[in-house]
Amino acid sequence: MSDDEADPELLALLRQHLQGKLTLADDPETGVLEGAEYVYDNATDVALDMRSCKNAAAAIYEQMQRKQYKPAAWSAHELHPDRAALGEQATVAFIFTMDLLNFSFWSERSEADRFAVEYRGKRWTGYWSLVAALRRALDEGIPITDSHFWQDEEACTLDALKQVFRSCTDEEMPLLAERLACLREAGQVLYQKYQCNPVNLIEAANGSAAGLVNLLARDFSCFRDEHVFEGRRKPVRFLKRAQILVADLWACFEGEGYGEFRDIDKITMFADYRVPQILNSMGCLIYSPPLETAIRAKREIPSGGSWELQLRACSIWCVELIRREIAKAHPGTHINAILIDFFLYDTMKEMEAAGKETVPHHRTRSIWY
Ligand SMILES: Nc1nc2c(c(CN[C@H]3C=C[C@H](O)[C@@H]3O)cn2[C@@H]2O[C@H](COP(=O)(O)O)[C@@H](O)[C@H]2O)c(=O)[nH]1
Repeated sequence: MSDDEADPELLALLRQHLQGKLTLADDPETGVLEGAEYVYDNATDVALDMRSCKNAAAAIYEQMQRKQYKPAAWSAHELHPDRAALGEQATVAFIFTMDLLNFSFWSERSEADRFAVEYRGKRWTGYWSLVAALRRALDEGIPITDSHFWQDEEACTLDALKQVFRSCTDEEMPLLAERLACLREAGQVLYQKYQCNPVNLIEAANGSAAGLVNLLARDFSCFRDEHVFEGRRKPVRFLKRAQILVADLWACFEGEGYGEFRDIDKITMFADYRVPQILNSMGCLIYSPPLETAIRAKREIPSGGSWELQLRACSIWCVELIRREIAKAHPGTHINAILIDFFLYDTMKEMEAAGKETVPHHRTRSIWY
């Protein structure tokens, strides 16, 4: 090749870079896994049982294969938005709103008296009460997924939110004032930095899942789910709602369009209150006697305290070990932490519906999960 002919490989790389498909700089890291491993290595009240993790990996793999578990399962849920009917940008707005508010649904009331949303002739509780209430609000002409509405202090009031999330029992949805604050902040930030449209947030991440998680944590305090563990200078990052937002986009759009992320496998398990519960029931996550006593007694466990951070971090690390076990036993299968997590959450909900909850989930009230 003569000197003045550029190397075709280099040309291809530069073309991809110009098309935004390739950042010559390495993709960013979220730091979630690093923090989870640190807490796991220093945890005294939560441990992992390796034999149970190996057994869980085999059982999870087998059931996921049998159920053909894949991203498209997300849209199969009757309440999740149908992106063809709703439209792509409206679906992004729905998922953004949903994961802005995707936290703390648990109740100490009985199944009959707990907060519940009636929609399409069914009674929805927990996470599904959130999705049902958003769907119902849109059906009623309330622009609950529009960031302009969130900033309109005349229209979007606490009473308006009480109406959107009205219950068919006399228990209100928990943390309503905090949910309003999340909407207000998100509306403000979208106005200031993303032309009022969460689609621009996705574009700004330039195809990187970790990049989008980091943008959410940088620009929105209500997504900045990070905490100091026992005085460690560097906060431990869980970023649960930021991560599940990316995962919901990826699953809903089946890895294409607004769901296309080249580094999607960097997303970890989402440190909530359900997956730790099923990991414990499978023998993977083990609690110290005082922690086990507190959880069984349904005592509130403070947000940001050592017990809670150990529960959340060891769950993330546990799912990572299960993921590695599956990858080792079945090279080439594309099972990432997202699919394992989604599967475990759905399985835990099936166990709950069948009355098979042996040990309760831990009770922490916060906006983080
Ligand atoms: N780790 C993890 N946490 C998840 C979910 C989901 C729902 N994801 C749907 C999307 C795809 C999946 O197939 C699911 O169908 C909600 N949560 C969290 O759980 C809690 C709600 O519990 P309960 O009150 O009992 O409904 C609350 O912190 C909520 O943020 C998940 O998938 N993983």
